[in-house]
Amino acid sequence: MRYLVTGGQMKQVDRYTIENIGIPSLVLMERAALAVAEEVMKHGQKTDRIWVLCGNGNNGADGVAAARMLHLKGYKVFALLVAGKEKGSSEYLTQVSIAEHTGVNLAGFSDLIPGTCDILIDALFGVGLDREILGRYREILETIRRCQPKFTVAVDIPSGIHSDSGQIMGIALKADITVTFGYEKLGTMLYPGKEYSGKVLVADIGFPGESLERLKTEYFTLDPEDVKQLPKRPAYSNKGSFGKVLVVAGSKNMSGAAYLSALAAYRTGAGLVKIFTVEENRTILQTGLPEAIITTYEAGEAEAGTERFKELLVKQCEWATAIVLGPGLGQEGYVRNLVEEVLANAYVPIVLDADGLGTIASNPELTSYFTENIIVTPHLGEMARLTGSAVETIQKQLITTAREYADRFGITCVLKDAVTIGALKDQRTYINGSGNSAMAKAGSGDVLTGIIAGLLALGLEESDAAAFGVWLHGRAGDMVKEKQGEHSILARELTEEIHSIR
Ligand SMILES: NC(=O)C1=CN([C@@H]2O[C@H](COP(=O)(O)OP(=O)(O)OC[C@H]3O[C@@H](n4cnc5c(N)ncnc54)[C@H](O)[C@@H]3O)[C@@H](O)[C@H]2O)[C@@H](O)CC1
Ligand SMILES: Nc1ncnc2c1ncn2[C@@H]1O[C@H](COP(=O)(O)OP(=O)(O)O)[C@@H](O)[C@H]1O
Ligand SMILES: [K+]
Repeated sequence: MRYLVTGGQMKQVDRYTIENIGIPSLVLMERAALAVAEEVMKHGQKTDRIWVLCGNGNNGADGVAAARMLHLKGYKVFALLVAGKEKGSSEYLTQVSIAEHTGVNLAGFSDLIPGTCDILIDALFGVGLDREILGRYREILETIRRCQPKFTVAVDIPSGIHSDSGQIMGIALKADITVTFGYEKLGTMLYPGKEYSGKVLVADIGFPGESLERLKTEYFTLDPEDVKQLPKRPAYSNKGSFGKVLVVAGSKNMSGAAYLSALAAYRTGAGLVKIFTVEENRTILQTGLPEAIITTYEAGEAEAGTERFKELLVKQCEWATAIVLGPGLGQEGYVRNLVEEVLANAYVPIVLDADGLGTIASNPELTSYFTENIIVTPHLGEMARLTGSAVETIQKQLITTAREYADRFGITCVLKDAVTIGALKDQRTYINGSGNSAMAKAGSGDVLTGIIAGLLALGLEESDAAAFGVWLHGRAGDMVKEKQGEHSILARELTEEIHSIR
Protein backbone atom coordinates (compact mmCIF):
# COMPACT_ATOMS: atom_id res chain seq x y z
CA MET A 1 0.00 0.00 0.00
CA ARG A 2 1.27 3.45 -0.90
CA TYR A 3 -0.03 6.74 0.49
CA LEU A 4 -0.85 9.55 -1.89
CA VAL A 5 -1.07 13.23 -0.99
CA THR A 6 -2.71 16.44 -2.07
CA GLY A 7 -0.51 19.45 -2.79
CA GLY A 8 -1.58 20.98 0.50
CA GLN A 9 -0.63 17.85 2.43
CA MET A 10 2.75 17.80 0.68
CA LYS A 11 3.40 21.36 1.77
CA GLN A 12 2.60 20.34 5.33
CA VAL A 13 5.07 17.46 5.07
CA ASP A 14 7.73 19.92 3.80
CA ARG A 15 6.98 22.40 6.56
CA TYR A 16 6.98 19.84 9.36
CA THR A 17 10.25 18.33 8.13
CA ILE A 18 11.91 21.73 7.94
CA GLU A 19 10.47 23.36 11.07
CA ASN A 20 9.96 20.48 13.49
CA ILE A 21 12.52 17.90 12.41
CA GLY A 22 15.11 20.51 11.46
CA ILE A 23 16.20 19.29 8.03
CA PRO A 24 16.96 22.52 6.19
CA SER A 25 14.85 23.32 3.15
CA LEU A 26 17.97 23.57 0.98
CA VAL A 27 19.04 20.08 2.01
CA LEU A 28 15.72 18.63 0.86
CA MET A 29 16.03 20.64 -2.32
CA GLU A 30 19.54 19.39 -3.00
CA ARG A 31 18.30 15.81 -2.88
CA ALA A 32 15.26 16.65 -5.01
CA ALA A 33 17.41 18.32 -7.67
CA LEU A 34 19.91 15.45 -7.60
CA ALA A 35 17.11 12.95 -8.26
CA VAL A 36 16.03 15.02 -11.27
CA ALA A 37 19.59 15.47 -12.59
CA GLU A 38 20.29 11.74 -12.25
CA GLU A 39 17.17 10.90 -14.23
CA VAL A 40 18.18 13.35 -16.97
CA MET A 41 21.66 11.82 -17.10
CA LYS A 42 20.13 8.38 -17.58
CA HIS A 43 18.26 9.58 -20.64
CA GLY A 44 20.56 12.24 -22.13
CA GLN A 45 23.95 12.65 -23.78
CA LYS A 46 26.48 15.40 -23.05
CA THR A 47 25.86 16.76 -26.55
CA ASP A 48 22.12 17.23 -25.93
CA ARG A 49 20.75 20.73 -25.52
CA ILE A 50 19.03 20.74 -22.16
CA TRP A 51 16.62 23.52 -21.27
CA VAL A 52 15.46 24.00 -17.72
CA LEU A 53 12.26 26.02 -17.53
CA CYS A 54 12.29 27.65 -14.08
CA GLY A 55 9.61 29.59 -12.24
CA ASN A 56 10.58 31.61 -9.17
CA GLY A 57 9.05 29.41 -6.48
CA ASN A 58 10.63 26.32 -4.97
CA ASN A 59 9.78 24.21 -8.01
CA GLY A 60 11.86 26.63 -10.05
CA ALA A 61 14.55 26.51 -7.37
CA ASP A 62 14.71 22.72 -7.82
CA GLY A 63 15.14 23.37 -11.53
CA VAL A 64 17.99 25.85 -11.06
CA ALA A 65 19.76 23.42 -8.70
CA ALA A 66 19.34 20.56 -11.19
CA ALA A 67 20.73 22.82 -13.95
CA ARG A 68 23.79 23.52 -11.82
CA MET A 69 24.38 19.80 -11.18
CA LEU A 70 24.16 18.98 -14.87
CA HIS A 71 26.38 21.94 -15.79
CA LEU A 72 29.03 20.80 -13.31
CA LYS A 73 28.93 17.35 -14.90
CA GLY A 74 29.67 18.88 -18.30
CA TYR A 75 26.17 18.89 -19.85
CA LYS A 76 25.00 21.70 -22.17
CA VAL A 77 22.39 23.31 -19.96
CA PHE A 78 20.40 26.53 -20.28
CA ALA A 79 18.36 27.60 -17.30
CA LEU A 80 15.48 29.75 -18.48
CA LEU A 81 14.56 32.04 -15.60
CA VAL A 82 11.17 33.20 -16.76
CA ALA A 83 9.73 34.75 -13.63
CA GLY A 84 12.02 37.49 -12.40
CA LYS A 85 13.67 37.68 -8.99
CA GLU A 86 11.37 40.21 -7.29
CA LYS A 87 8.84 37.80 -5.88
CA GLY A 88 11.14 34.77 -5.89
CA SER A 89 11.22 32.45 -2.88
CA SER A 90 14.34 32.70 -0.72
CA GLU A 91 15.42 29.23 -1.86
CA TYR A 92 15.05 30.36 -5.48
CA LEU A 93 17.23 33.41 -4.88
CA THR A 94 19.84 31.23 -3.18
CA GLN A 95 19.85 28.74 -6.04
CA VAL A 96 20.21 31.50 -8.64
CA SER A 97 23.11 32.97 -6.71
CA ILE A 98 24.84 29.55 -6.53
CA ALA A 99 24.17 29.07 -10.24
CA GLU A 100 25.77 32.43 -11.00
CA HIS A 101 28.84 31.50 -8.96
CA THR A 102 29.18 28.17 -10.72
CA GLY A 103 28.87 29.59 -14.23
CA VAL A 104 25.53 28.05 -15.20
CA ASN A 105 24.11 29.52 -18.45
CA LEU A 106 21.21 31.62 -17.20
CA ALA A 107 18.84 33.16 -19.69
CA GLY A 108 15.62 35.13 -19.52
CA PHE A 109 12.74 33.99 -21.64
CA SER A 110 13.22 36.89 -24.04
CA ASP A 111 16.79 35.65 -24.71
CA LEU A 112 15.41 32.36 -25.92
CA ILE A 113 15.91 31.86 -29.61
CA PRO A 114 13.47 29.08 -30.36
CA GLY A 115 15.54 26.19 -31.57
CA THR A 116 16.26 22.63 -30.80
CA CYS A 117 15.60 21.39 -27.34
CA ASP A 118 16.67 17.81 -26.79
CA ILE A 119 15.68 17.58 -23.17
CA LEU A 120 13.34 19.88 -21.27
CA ILE A 121 13.31 19.99 -17.50
CA ASP A 122 9.95 21.44 -16.54
CA ALA A 123 10.27 23.35 -13.28
CA LEU A 124 7.83 26.21 -13.82
CA PHE A 125 5.14 25.26 -11.31
CA GLY A 126 4.92 22.46 -8.78
CA VAL A 127 2.40 21.90 -6.02
CA GLY A 128 2.15 25.68 -5.59
CA LEU A 129 0.03 26.02 -8.75
CA ASP A 130 -3.29 27.26 -7.43
CA ARG A 131 -4.95 29.12 -10.28
CA GLU A 132 -5.50 29.13 -14.03
CA ILE A 133 -2.37 29.85 -16.10
CA LEU A 134 -2.98 33.03 -18.11
CA GLY A 135 -1.15 35.80 -19.93
CA ARG A 136 2.62 35.64 -20.09
CA TYR A 137 2.99 32.21 -18.48
CA ARG A 138 0.54 30.77 -20.92
CA GLU A 139 2.53 32.25 -23.81
CA ILE A 140 5.71 30.78 -22.37
CA LEU A 141 4.20 27.31 -22.17
CA GLU A 142 2.79 27.63 -25.68
CA THR A 143 6.22 28.63 -27.01
CA ILE A 144 7.90 25.73 -25.21
CA ARG A 145 5.33 23.33 -26.63
CA ARG A 146 5.99 24.64 -30.15
CA CYS A 147 9.70 23.87 -29.69
CA GLN A 148 8.70 20.20 -29.30
CA PRO A 149 11.36 19.01 -26.86
CA LYS A 150 12.37 15.44 -27.64
CA PHE A 151 12.19 14.34 -24.01
CA THR A 152 10.64 16.09 -21.02
CA VAL A 153 11.29 15.50 -17.35
CA ALA A 154 8.78 17.20 -15.06
CA VAL A 155 9.95 18.30 -11.63
CA ASP A 156 7.47 17.07 -8.99
CA ILE A 157 4.40 17.44 -11.24
CA PRO A 158 3.95 18.65 -14.83
CA SER A 159 3.47 22.42 -14.86
CA GLY A 160 -0.19 23.21 -15.34
CA ILE A 161 -1.55 20.07 -13.68
CA HIS A 162 -3.38 20.64 -10.42
CA SER A 163 -1.84 18.50 -7.71
CA ASP A 164 -5.19 17.55 -6.09
CA SER A 165 -7.48 16.95 -9.06
CA GLY A 166 -5.22 16.16 -12.04
CA GLN A 167 -7.07 18.84 -13.99
CA ILE A 168 -5.32 21.11 -16.51
CA MET A 169 -5.24 24.67 -15.20
CA GLY A 170 -5.60 26.30 -18.62
CA ILE A 171 -2.51 24.76 -20.22
CA ALA A 172 0.00 22.11 -19.20
CA LEU A 173 3.24 20.53 -20.41
CA LYS A 174 3.32 16.81 -21.15
CA ALA A 175 6.20 14.90 -19.61
CA ASP A 176 7.84 11.60 -20.46
CA ILE A 177 8.94 11.21 -16.87
CA THR A 178 7.87 12.96 -13.69
CA VAL A 179 10.27 12.85 -10.78
CA THR A 180 8.15 13.54 -7.74
CA PHE A 181 9.37 14.03 -4.20
CA GLY A 182 8.49 12.03 -1.11
CA TYR A 183 4.98 10.89 -1.99
CA GLU A 184 3.02 10.69 -5.23
CA LYS A 185 0.46 13.48 -5.63
CA LEU A 186 -3.18 12.74 -6.44
CA GLY A 187 -2.78 14.90 -9.55
CA THR A 188 -0.43 12.44 -11.27
CA MET A 189 -2.75 9.50 -10.51
CA LEU A 190 -5.89 11.11 -11.94
CA TYR A 191 -6.68 11.91 -15.58
CA PRO A 192 -5.75 14.05 -17.42
CA GLY A 193 -2.77 14.58 -15.09
CA LYS A 194 -1.92 10.87 -15.24
CA GLU A 195 -1.47 11.08 -18.99
CA TYR A 196 0.56 14.30 -18.78
CA SER A 197 2.91 12.84 -16.16
CA GLY A 198 4.27 9.93 -18.18
CA LYS A 199 6.15 7.53 -15.95
CA VAL A 200 6.10 8.73 -12.35
CA LEU A 201 9.19 8.10 -10.23
CA VAL A 202 8.95 8.81 -6.53
CA ALA A 203 12.29 10.05 -5.16
CA ASP A 204 13.01 9.64 -1.47
CA ILE A 205 14.48 13.00 -0.47
CA GLY A 206 14.57 12.34 3.25
CA PHE A 207 11.10 13.12 4.63
CA PRO A 208 10.79 11.11 7.84
CA GLY A 209 7.72 8.83 8.06
CA GLU A 210 6.22 10.81 10.92
CA SER A 211 5.91 13.92 8.70
CA LEU A 212 3.21 12.06 6.77
CA GLU A 213 1.78 9.85 9.52
CA ARG A 214 0.71 12.83 11.59
CA LEU A 215 -1.44 14.08 8.68
CA LYS A 216 -3.39 10.82 8.64
CA THR A 217 -3.79 11.07 4.88
CA GLU A 218 -6.69 8.94 3.76
CA TYR A 219 -5.57 8.55 0.12
CA PHE A 220 -3.82 5.38 -0.95
CA THR A 221 -3.17 3.03 -3.82
CA LEU A 222 -2.17 -0.63 -4.09
CA ASP A 223 0.85 -2.18 -5.79
CA PRO A 224 1.61 -5.76 -6.91
CA GLU A 225 3.36 -6.67 -3.64
CA ASP A 226 0.14 -5.94 -1.72
CA VAL A 227 -1.36 -9.15 -3.06
CA LYS A 228 0.40 -10.82 -0.11
CA GLN A 229 -2.27 -9.34 2.15
CA LEU A 230 -5.04 -11.40 0.56
CA PRO A 231 -6.16 -14.41 2.60
CA LYS A 232 -4.52 -17.78 1.98
CA ARG A 233 -6.54 -21.01 1.56
CA PRO A 234 -5.97 -23.11 4.65
CA ALA A 235 -5.44 -26.84 4.06
CA TYR A 236 -7.96 -27.87 6.72
CA SER A 237 -11.06 -26.49 5.02
CA ASN A 238 -14.05 -27.33 2.83
CA LYS A 239 -16.20 -25.39 0.40
CA GLY A 240 -18.18 -23.94 3.27
CA SER A 241 -15.01 -22.32 4.58
CA PHE A 242 -14.82 -19.93 1.65
CA GLY A 243 -18.16 -18.26 1.70
CA LYS A 244 -21.32 -18.36 -0.38
CA VAL A 245 -22.00 -15.73 -3.01
CA LEU A 246 -25.55 -15.08 -4.16
CA VAL A 247 -25.72 -13.40 -7.57
CA VAL A 248 -29.11 -11.76 -8.05
CA ALA A 249 -28.78 -10.92 -11.70
CA GLY A 250 -29.98 -11.48 -15.25
CA SER A 251 -33.34 -11.20 -16.94
CA LYS A 252 -35.08 -12.66 -19.96
CA ASN A 253 -32.64 -12.46 -22.91
CA MET A 254 -29.89 -11.25 -20.57
CA SER A 255 -27.95 -14.03 -18.91
CA GLY A 256 -24.37 -12.91 -19.64
CA ALA A 257 -24.04 -10.49 -16.73
CA ALA A 258 -25.07 -13.15 -14.19
CA TYR A 259 -22.65 -15.61 -15.76
CA LEU A 260 -19.69 -13.19 -15.66
CA SER A 261 -20.33 -12.11 -12.11
CA ALA A 262 -20.74 -15.69 -10.85
CA LEU A 263 -17.69 -16.92 -12.74
CA ALA A 264 -15.56 -14.08 -11.33
CA ALA A 265 -16.72 -14.86 -7.78
CA TYR A 266 -15.64 -18.49 -8.19
CA ARG A 267 -12.31 -17.54 -9.79
CA THR A 268 -11.62 -15.16 -6.89
CA GLY A 269 -12.02 -18.02 -4.46
CA ALA A 270 -15.62 -18.22 -3.22
CA GLY A 271 -16.59 -21.75 -2.11
CA LEU A 272 -20.15 -21.72 -3.48
CA VAL A 273 -21.90 -19.46 -5.94
CA LYS A 274 -25.62 -19.41 -6.52
CA ILE A 275 -27.36 -17.45 -9.28
CA PHE A 276 -30.88 -16.23 -8.52
CA THR A 277 -32.44 -15.36 -11.85
CA VAL A 278 -35.55 -15.71 -14.06
CA GLU A 279 -36.59 -19.24 -15.11
CA GLU A 280 -35.75 -18.46 -18.77
CA ASN A 281 -32.04 -18.32 -17.92
CA ARG A 282 -31.84 -21.72 -16.20
CA THR A 283 -30.60 -23.85 -19.08
CA ILE A 284 -28.10 -21.43 -20.51
CA LEU A 285 -26.53 -20.70 -17.14
CA GLN A 286 -26.47 -24.33 -16.10
CA THR A 287 -24.70 -25.20 -19.33
CA GLY A 288 -22.31 -22.27 -19.25
CA LEU A 289 -21.38 -22.53 -15.59
CA PRO A 290 -22.34 -25.96 -14.26
CA GLU A 291 -20.39 -25.25 -11.06
CA ALA A 292 -23.00 -22.67 -10.03
CA ILE A 293 -26.26 -23.46 -8.26
CA ILE A 294 -29.22 -21.98 -10.11
CA THR A 295 -32.44 -20.93 -8.38
CA THR A 296 -35.10 -19.28 -10.49
CA TYR A 297 -38.27 -17.22 -10.17
CA GLU A 298 -40.99 -16.08 -12.54
CA ALA A 299 -41.05 -12.38 -13.39
CA GLY A 300 -44.82 -12.44 -12.79
CA GLU A 301 -44.55 -13.59 -9.17
CA ALA A 302 -41.87 -10.95 -8.51
CA GLU A 303 -44.14 -8.33 -10.05
CA ALA A 304 -47.08 -9.43 -7.89
CA GLY A 305 -44.84 -9.73 -4.83
CA THR A 306 -46.34 -13.13 -3.93
CA GLU A 307 -45.64 -14.76 -0.56
CA ARG A 308 -43.89 -17.64 -2.30
CA PHE A 309 -41.56 -15.21 -4.05
CA LYS A 310 -40.80 -13.32 -0.85
CA GLU A 311 -40.12 -16.52 1.09
CA LEU A 312 -37.88 -17.81 -1.65
CA LEU A 313 -35.90 -14.60 -1.66
CA VAL A 314 -35.57 -14.44 2.12
CA LYS A 315 -34.18 -17.99 2.05
CA GLN A 316 -31.56 -17.02 -0.54
CA CYS A 317 -30.53 -13.98 1.46
CA GLU A 318 -30.18 -16.09 4.62
CA TRP A 319 -28.03 -18.58 2.72
CA ALA A 320 -25.53 -16.03 1.42
CA THR A 321 -22.28 -14.69 2.87
CA ALA A 322 -22.22 -11.93 0.25
CA ILE A 323 -24.63 -10.79 -2.45
CA VAL A 324 -24.27 -9.25 -5.89
CA LEU A 325 -27.40 -7.34 -6.78
CA GLY A 326 -28.12 -5.78 -10.15
CA PRO A 327 -26.14 -6.95 -13.20
CA GLY A 328 -28.43 -7.52 -16.17
CA LEU A 329 -31.67 -7.26 -14.14
CA GLY A 330 -33.16 -4.99 -16.76
CA GLN A 331 -35.74 -2.30 -16.06
CA GLU A 332 -39.04 -4.17 -15.95
CA GLY A 333 -41.45 -3.09 -13.26
CA TYR A 334 -40.79 -6.16 -11.07
CA VAL A 335 -37.11 -5.26 -10.61
CA ARG A 336 -38.02 -2.65 -8.02
CA ASN A 337 -39.71 -5.31 -5.85
CA LEU A 338 -36.77 -7.61 -6.24
CA VAL A 339 -34.23 -4.96 -5.28
CA GLU A 340 -36.32 -3.83 -2.32
CA GLU A 341 -36.77 -7.39 -1.01
CA VAL A 342 -33.04 -8.08 -1.14
CA LEU A 343 -32.12 -4.78 0.50
CA ALA A 344 -34.73 -5.32 3.21
CA ASN A 345 -33.87 -8.95 3.98
CA ALA A 346 -30.11 -9.29 3.58
CA TYR A 347 -27.87 -8.85 6.58
CA VAL A 348 -24.67 -9.55 4.68
CA PRO A 349 -22.54 -7.33 2.43
CA ILE A 350 -24.19 -6.42 -0.88
CA VAL A 351 -22.43 -5.29 -4.05
CA LEU A 352 -25.03 -3.13 -5.75
CA ASP A 353 -24.40 -2.52 -9.44
CA ALA A 354 -25.88 -1.75 -12.85
CA ASP A 355 -29.69 -2.10 -12.98
CA GLY A 356 -29.71 -2.34 -9.19
CA LEU A 357 -28.33 1.19 -9.15
CA GLY A 358 -30.72 2.26 -11.89
CA THR A 359 -33.55 1.10 -9.64
CA ILE A 360 -32.17 3.18 -6.78
CA ALA A 361 -31.88 6.22 -9.05
CA SER A 362 -35.54 5.88 -10.11
CA ASN A 363 -36.71 5.05 -6.59
CA PRO A 364 -34.52 7.10 -4.26
CA GLU A 365 -36.65 6.11 -1.24
CA LEU A 366 -34.91 2.71 -1.42
CA THR A 367 -31.74 4.31 -0.06
CA SER A 368 -33.46 4.10 3.34
CA TYR A 369 -32.35 0.44 3.31
CA PHE A 370 -28.68 1.36 2.87
CA THR A 371 -26.51 0.15 5.72
CA GLU A 372 -22.76 0.12 6.14
CA ASN A 373 -22.42 -3.23 4.39
CA ILE A 374 -23.49 -1.84 1.02
CA ILE A 375 -20.90 -1.36 -1.73
CA VAL A 376 -22.19 0.55 -4.75
CA THR A 377 -20.19 0.29 -7.98
CA PRO A 378 -21.54 2.93 -10.40
CA HIS A 379 -19.84 3.99 -13.62
CA LEU A 380 -20.04 7.68 -14.43
CA GLY A 381 -23.41 7.43 -16.18
CA GLU A 382 -24.93 5.57 -13.24
CA MET A 383 -23.42 8.06 -10.80
CA ALA A 384 -24.92 10.90 -12.83
CA ARG A 385 -28.35 9.30 -12.45
CA LEU A 386 -27.84 8.68 -8.73
CA THR A 387 -26.74 12.22 -7.95
CA GLY A 388 -28.41 14.33 -10.65
CA SER A 389 -25.02 15.77 -11.67
CA ALA A 390 -23.70 15.81 -15.23
CA VAL A 391 -21.13 13.19 -16.25
CA GLU A 392 -18.66 15.95 -17.24
CA THR A 393 -18.95 17.51 -13.78
CA ILE A 394 -18.40 14.20 -12.02
CA GLN A 395 -15.42 13.39 -14.21
CA LYS A 396 -13.65 16.54 -13.04
CA GLN A 397 -14.24 15.72 -9.38
CA LEU A 398 -14.23 11.96 -9.06
CA ILE A 399 -12.90 11.86 -5.54
CA THR A 400 -15.29 14.36 -4.01
CA THR A 401 -18.28 12.87 -5.83
CA ALA A 402 -17.51 9.35 -4.62
CA ARG A 403 -16.69 10.56 -1.11
CA GLU A 404 -19.86 12.62 -0.76
CA TYR A 405 -22.07 9.77 -1.94
CA ALA A 406 -20.38 7.28 0.39
CA ASP A 407 -20.56 9.60 3.38
CA ARG A 408 -24.19 10.54 2.74
CA PHE A 409 -25.23 6.95 3.42
CA GLY A 410 -22.26 5.60 5.38
CA ILE A 411 -21.54 3.08 2.61
CA THR A 412 -18.63 2.22 0.31
CA CYS A 413 -18.75 3.80 -3.14
CA VAL A 414 -16.62 2.48 -6.00
CA LEU A 415 -16.82 5.08 -8.77
CA LYS A 416 -15.67 3.37 -11.95
CA ASP A 417 -13.71 5.19 -14.60
CA ALA A 418 -10.35 4.85 -16.34
CA VAL A 419 -9.02 5.55 -12.84
CA THR A 420 -11.51 4.07 -10.40
CA ILE A 421 -12.01 5.66 -6.99
CA GLY A 422 -13.01 3.73 -3.89
CA ALA A 423 -14.54 6.00 -1.26
CA LEU A 424 -14.39 3.43 1.52
CA LYS A 425 -16.72 3.40 4.48
CA ASP A 426 -13.72 3.47 6.84
CA GLN A 427 -12.94 6.95 5.46
CA ARG A 428 -9.90 5.89 3.46
CA THR A 429 -10.00 6.75 -0.24
CA TYR A 430 -8.52 4.31 -2.72
CA ILE A 431 -7.19 5.53 -6.07
CA ASN A 432 -6.66 2.69 -8.51
CA GLY A 433 -3.56 2.49 -10.66
CA SER A 434 -4.16 -0.83 -12.43
CA GLY A 435 -6.21 -1.50 -15.56
CA ASN A 436 -6.26 -0.19 -19.10
CA SER A 437 -8.54 0.84 -21.93
CA ALA A 438 -8.85 -2.71 -23.23
CA MET A 439 -11.26 -3.15 -20.31
CA ALA A 440 -13.60 -0.52 -21.71
CA LYS A 441 -15.87 -3.22 -23.04
CA ALA A 442 -19.25 -4.65 -22.13
CA GLY A 443 -19.17 -7.06 -19.22
CA SER A 444 -16.04 -5.74 -17.46
CA GLY A 445 -18.14 -4.22 -14.72
CA ASP A 446 -19.98 -7.51 -14.13
CA VAL A 447 -16.65 -9.20 -13.57
CA LEU A 448 -15.74 -6.56 -11.01
CA THR A 449 -18.88 -7.24 -8.98
CA GLY A 450 -18.00 -10.94 -8.84
CA ILE A 451 -14.42 -10.26 -7.78
CA ILE A 452 -15.50 -7.96 -4.96
CA ALA A 453 -18.15 -10.46 -3.82
CA GLY A 454 -15.58 -13.26 -3.97
CA LEU A 455 -13.29 -11.30 -1.68
CA LEU A 456 -16.17 -10.59 0.70
CA ALA A 457 -16.93 -14.31 0.74
CA LEU A 458 -13.30 -15.01 1.67
CA GLY A 459 -13.82 -12.80 4.69
CA LEU A 460 -12.48 -9.38 3.69
CA GLU A 461 -14.49 -6.54 5.14
CA GLU A 462 -16.20 -4.13 2.74
CA SER A 463 -13.50 -1.45 2.52
CA ASP A 464 -10.70 -3.91 1.78
CA ALA A 465 -12.83 -6.01 -0.56
CA ALA A 466 -13.68 -2.91 -2.60
CA ALA A 467 -10.09 -1.64 -2.86
CA PHE A 468 -8.49 -5.02 -3.50
CA GLY A 469 -11.29 -6.01 -5.86
CA VAL A 470 -10.78 -2.96 -8.04
CA TRP A 471 -7.04 -3.50 -8.02
CA LEU A 472 -7.26 -7.24 -8.89
CA HIS A 473 -9.73 -6.50 -11.67
CA GLY A 474 -7.43 -3.92 -13.27
CA ARG A 475 -4.39 -6.11 -12.79
CA ALA A 476 -6.16 -8.98 -14.53
CA GLY A 477 -6.91 -6.57 -17.38
CA ASP A 478 -3.24 -5.60 -17.60
CA MET A 479 -2.21 -9.25 -17.77
CA VAL A 480 -4.72 -10.15 -20.47
CA LYS A 481 -3.67 -7.07 -22.46
CA GLU A 482 -0.05 -8.22 -22.37
CA LYS A 483 -1.04 -11.48 -24.02
CA GLN A 484 -3.76 -10.33 -26.39
CA GLY A 485 -3.18 -6.69 -27.14
CA GLU A 486 -5.54 -3.85 -26.43
CA HIS A 487 -8.50 -4.51 -28.70
CA SER A 488 -9.44 -8.14 -28.30
CA ILE A 489 -10.03 -8.73 -24.60
CA LEU A 490 -13.36 -10.30 -23.68
CA ALA A 491 -14.71 -9.63 -20.23
CA ARG A 492 -14.73 -13.32 -19.37
CA GLU A 493 -10.99 -13.50 -20.07
CA LEU A 494 -10.37 -11.14 -17.18
CA THR A 495 -11.46 -13.97 -14.88
CA GLU A 496 -8.87 -16.26 -16.43
CA GLU A 497 -5.98 -14.19 -15.12
CA ILE A 498 -7.11 -13.90 -11.52
CA HIS A 499 -5.17 -17.04 -10.62
CA SER A 500 -1.89 -15.74 -12.02
CA ILE A 501 -2.04 -12.64 -9.84
CA ARG A 502 -2.53 -14.50 -6.60
N1 LIG B 1 11.78 22.78 0.97
C1 LIG B 1 10.69 22.66 0.30
O1 LIG B 1 9.68 23.29 0.61
C2 LIG B 1 10.72 21.80 -0.88
C3 LIG B 1 9.99 22.15 -2.00
N2 LIG B 1 10.11 21.46 -3.12
C4 LIG B 1 9.57 21.99 -4.37
O2 LIG B 1 8.76 23.10 -4.12
C5 LIG B 1 7.60 23.05 -4.91
C6 LIG B 1 6.54 23.91 -4.30
O3 LIG B 1 7.09 25.21 -4.27
P1 LIG B 1 6.23 26.52 -4.05
O4 LIG B 1 5.32 26.31 -2.91
O5 LIG B 1 7.21 27.62 -3.96
O6 LIG B 1 5.33 26.65 -5.33
P2 LIG B 1 5.62 26.50 -6.89
O7 LIG B 1 7.08 26.63 -7.17
O8 LIG B 1 4.93 25.31 -7.36
O9 LIG B 1 4.86 27.76 -7.47
C7 LIG B 1 5.43 29.06 -7.35
C8 LIG B 1 4.43 30.14 -7.19
O10 LIG B 1 3.67 30.30 -8.37
C9 LIG B 1 2.52 31.05 -8.09
N3 LIG B 1 1.43 30.59 -8.95
C10 LIG B 1 0.56 29.59 -8.72
N4 LIG B 1 -0.28 29.44 -9.76
C11 LIG B 1 0.07 30.37 -10.68
C12 LIG B 1 -0.41 30.72 -11.96
N5 LIG B 1 -1.44 30.07 -12.52
N6 LIG B 1 0.17 31.73 -12.63
C13 LIG B 1 1.20 32.38 -12.08
N7 LIG B 1 1.72 32.12 -10.86
C14 LIG B 1 1.17 31.12 -10.18
C15 LIG B 1 2.18 30.80 -6.65
O11 LIG B 1 1.98 32.01 -6.01
C16 LIG B 1 3.39 29.97 -6.12
O12 LIG B 1 3.84 30.46 -4.91
C17 LIG B 1 7.30 21.57 -4.99
O13 LIG B 1 6.48 21.24 -6.08
C18 LIG B 1 8.70 21.01 -5.14
O14 LIG B 1 9.11 21.01 -6.48
C19 LIG B 1 11.12 20.41 -3.22
O15 LIG B 1 12.33 21.03 -3.50
C20 LIG B 1 11.24 19.66 -1.96
C21 LIG B 1 11.57 20.59 -0.82
N1 LIG C 1 -9.88 3.17 -20.02
C1 LIG C 1 -9.99 2.36 -18.96
N2 LIG C 1 -8.91 2.12 -18.18
C2 LIG C 1 -9.02 1.30 -17.11
N3 LIG C 1 -10.17 0.67 -16.74
C3 LIG C 1 -11.26 0.88 -17.47
C4 LIG C 1 -11.24 1.72 -18.61
N4 LIG C 1 -12.48 1.75 -19.12
C5 LIG C 1 -13.25 0.95 -18.35
N5 LIG C 1 -12.51 0.42 -17.36
C6 LIG C 1 -13.01 -0.45 -16.28
O1 LIG C 1 -13.90 -1.44 -16.84
C7 LIG C 1 -15.06 -1.56 -16.03
C8 LIG C 1 -16.31 -1.19 -16.85
O2 LIG C 1 -17.44 -1.32 -16.05
P1 LIG C 1 -18.91 -0.98 -16.55
O3 LIG C 1 -18.89 0.35 -17.23
O4 LIG C 1 -19.83 -1.19 -15.43
O5 LIG C 1 -19.10 -2.09 -17.67
P2 LIG C 1 -20.29 -3.12 -17.94
O6 LIG C 1 -21.54 -2.50 -17.38
O7 LIG C 1 -20.35 -3.23 -19.42
O8 LIG C 1 -19.93 -4.37 -17.31
C9 LIG C 1 -14.85 -0.66 -14.82
O9 LIG C 1 -14.31 -1.40 -13.77
C10 LIG C 1 -13.84 0.37 -15.33
O10 LIG C 1 -13.07 0.92 -14.30
K1 LIG D 1 6.90 21.20 -12.70
